[in-house]
Amino acid sequence: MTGGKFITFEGIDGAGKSTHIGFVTDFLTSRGKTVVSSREPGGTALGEKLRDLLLHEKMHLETEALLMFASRREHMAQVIEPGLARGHWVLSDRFTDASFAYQSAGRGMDRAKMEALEHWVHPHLQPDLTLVFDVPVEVARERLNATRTLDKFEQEQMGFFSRCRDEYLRRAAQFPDRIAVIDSTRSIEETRGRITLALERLL
Ligand SMILES: Nc1ncnc2c1ncn2[C@@H]1O[C@H](COP(=O)(O)OP(=O)(O)O)[C@@H](O)[C@H]1O
Ligand SMILES: Cc1cn([C@H]2C[C@H](O)[C@@H](COP(=O)(O)OP(=O)(O)O)O2)c(=O)[nH]c1=O
Repeated sequence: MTGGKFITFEGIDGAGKSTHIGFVTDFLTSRGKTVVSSREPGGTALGEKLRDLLLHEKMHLETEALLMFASRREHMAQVIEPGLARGHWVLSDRFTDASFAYQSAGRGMDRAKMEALEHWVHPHLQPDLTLVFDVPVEVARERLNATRTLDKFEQEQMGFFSRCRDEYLRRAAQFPDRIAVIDSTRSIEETRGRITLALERLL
């Protein structure tokens, strides 16, 4: 069996990406695809332990980046690569674009070091499609405050998220064939319409 694709979901916290993963799963399943839905940091037993540390412990910014990539390496070995080899469609709630947005742009980690990590951990693998859910930071903050107790990242200041958002948009301009920016200020229904258009290009 061939033809699996790797799709990643990105955006600042509260942009609405988790809201749409179930929809994408149902859409692809209705088109006869076998879908594996996962997330980073996490997606494996070890990765979920790393996620717990990453979301709740203070640490040096390079430690944070290294643990993100440790989780990613395990995720690739256990979930992403075996899934694609079986012809499955692998969905990941975040991947390396998040490291560039949060650890490099947000926290200020040297971009060349981040590129070195990317080339080391996945020199050949890139998502077939990345959906960046885009909203102004104020909208994301309001959505977050309305729904949940905030973790370490979600407690960051507006300036941090503004840098993350700018980096996502910069990368979307740099990799226009891979990254689709989805205006997530629209209603959930309208947003689904935009997602469907992006997915249909892969089918
Ligand atoms: N298009 C939208 N319009 C209004 N509210 C939305 C929209 N998309 C998501 N939300 C709401 O915003 C909150 C954060 O969404 P979520 O998907 O958890 O964000 P993320 O996964 O990007 O952090 C949720 O309460 C969700 O219902
Ligand atoms: C994958 C990844 C995530 N993160 C951060 C972004 C998020 O704030 C956090 C967890 O991501 P996320 O799954 O979006 O959490 P939730 O859906 O519960 O809001 O991890 C990084 O800083 N770098 C990374 O490389």
